[in-house]
Order: sequence, then C-alpha cells, then structure tokens
Amino acid sequence: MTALETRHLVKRFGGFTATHDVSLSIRKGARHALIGPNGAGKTTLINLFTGVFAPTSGQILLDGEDITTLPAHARVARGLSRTFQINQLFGDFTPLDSMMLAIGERKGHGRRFWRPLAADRDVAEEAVATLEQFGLADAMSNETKLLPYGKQRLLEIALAIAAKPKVLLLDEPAAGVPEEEREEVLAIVRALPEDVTVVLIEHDMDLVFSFADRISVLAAGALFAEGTVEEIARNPQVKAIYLGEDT
Ligand SMILES: Nc1ncnc2c1ncn2[C@@H]1O[C@H](COP(=O)(O)OP(=O)(O)OP(=O)(O)O)[C@@H](O)[C@H]1O
Repeated sequence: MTALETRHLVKRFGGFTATHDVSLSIRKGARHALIGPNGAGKTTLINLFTGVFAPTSGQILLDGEDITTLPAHARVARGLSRTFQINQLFGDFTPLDSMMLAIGERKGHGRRFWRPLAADRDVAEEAVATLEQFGLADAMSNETKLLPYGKQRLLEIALAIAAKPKVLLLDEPAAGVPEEEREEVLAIVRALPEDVTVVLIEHDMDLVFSFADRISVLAAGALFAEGTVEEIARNPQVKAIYLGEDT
C-alpha cells in the first residue's frame, strides 16, 4: 500500500525545470530517503508535496487520494507533516507553549483563541507526554531560543509528530547539530513511531544508510535511481554523480 505517490510530476520556474517527470511511490511505514547533489530538486519536491508550490503538471497522492490541488493546511489535516531545514520555531515560546498550540490546532481549538489553552487538561497532558518522549521534559519551560540546537531540532520533530501525521517529511534533521548532540537526535529519529511513514531528505550518508530502508536519488530534477540501501550503495552511476562528490 502506498502512503505517498507522485505521477509524472513536473515543476518549471520560467524556462527552468526543477522537477522533471518524477513518478515516486513511497510505501506505508517506509523509511524512505531522498538524496541527490545540491540543486537536484529535493527541496522543490518537498514544497510540491506540502503545497508550497503548485506543480506545472502531474499528480500527488496521499493514501491513494489526489491532493494535488489541496492547500497546504488541508494537506496537514490529511496527515502530511514536515520539518524544516532551517529552524522555524517561535524562540520566545517555551516548548510546552508550542506543543500545546500544535496539539490544540490538531484538535480544532485554534478557532477558539479566547479560551485559555492551559484550561484544557487533555492538551496539557498530551503535550507533556510528547515532550517526554522526545527527551524535552527538562527543557519544556525554558524559552525555546535558549535551548541547545539539537534540542530545538528535536522540538521541531516533536511538533510535527503532534499533528499525528501519516507521512512525516524530515528535512535534514541533523543539519547544524553539534557533534555532541548528534547521537541523541539520531536516536530519536530512529525511534519514530513505526506506523508513521518517514521521508528523509538528507546529505549525511551515515544517517541515510543507518536509517533508510529505501532510497530515491534525484539528479537535475529527475529520478535517477531507486532501490534498497545496498543497491544504491553499490550503484556505480550513483557513486559517480553523488556519493563520490559529497562524501
Ligand atoms: N522559486 C524558485 N525559482 C526559481 N528556481 C528555483 C526556485 N526554487 C528552486 N529553484 C531551482 O531549482 C533547482 C533545484 O533546487 P532545490 O532547492 O529543489 O534543490 P535541492 O536538491 O533541495 O538542493 P540543496 O541540496 O542544495 O538544498 C535549483 O537549480 C534552484 O535554483
């Protein structure tokens, strides 16, 4: 069963084709990595998945349903969440504030802004439990901007999980994380719930090879190769265009 699929997806910016006839199938529960050299079109593809960009042509299906023309928030409501390469957190909020907002949003409390969120015991309990699961219990009442960077990346992932996604798009979760915090981030990424399909966009080959069960390689906007970790690792053309270049 397919969780996320593209059919002949094309995205042009003026005369430049950033996504070139990409047909991709990501099965339910997969740990699927999307790799490729700089400028290969990974971020563009994520922006097409999430509704930031409308494709020039082609289709996107989530759980077998066509979401190609749905706005971004409707895709989140259908179960597609993402994290960002660059920190998008509210620095002045505490992790607990952010988590309660995220859970409240999922539960449809967002429209009742006049109601004190703290009054909602269910939301608070779930927020604390989720923060604990992501190793953030000790830090939950500090301002987010004061947290170590690795903890901030974990908070981003925790907030995306709070939306209870079917598919989680992880955009370089370990990017910029200092060496001493890296293992904690990787351990949490590896321990993400099994029923959530994870699509990992990553430059770090150690993380890709230790995490993914399937890899798609993009080059110049097109799908260049796809296979298991072993197949991709020994594919000479992939080595030539990508692995040899960056690692
Ligand atoms: N809004 C845009 N307008 C014009 N060109 C764009 C736009 N967004 C991306 N591109 C171009 O599309 C190509 C693919 O970019 P993209 O950011 O998707 O690559 P990437 O694989 O994510 O690269 P990186 O690994 O460096 O983040 C690049 O040549 C980029 O300049």
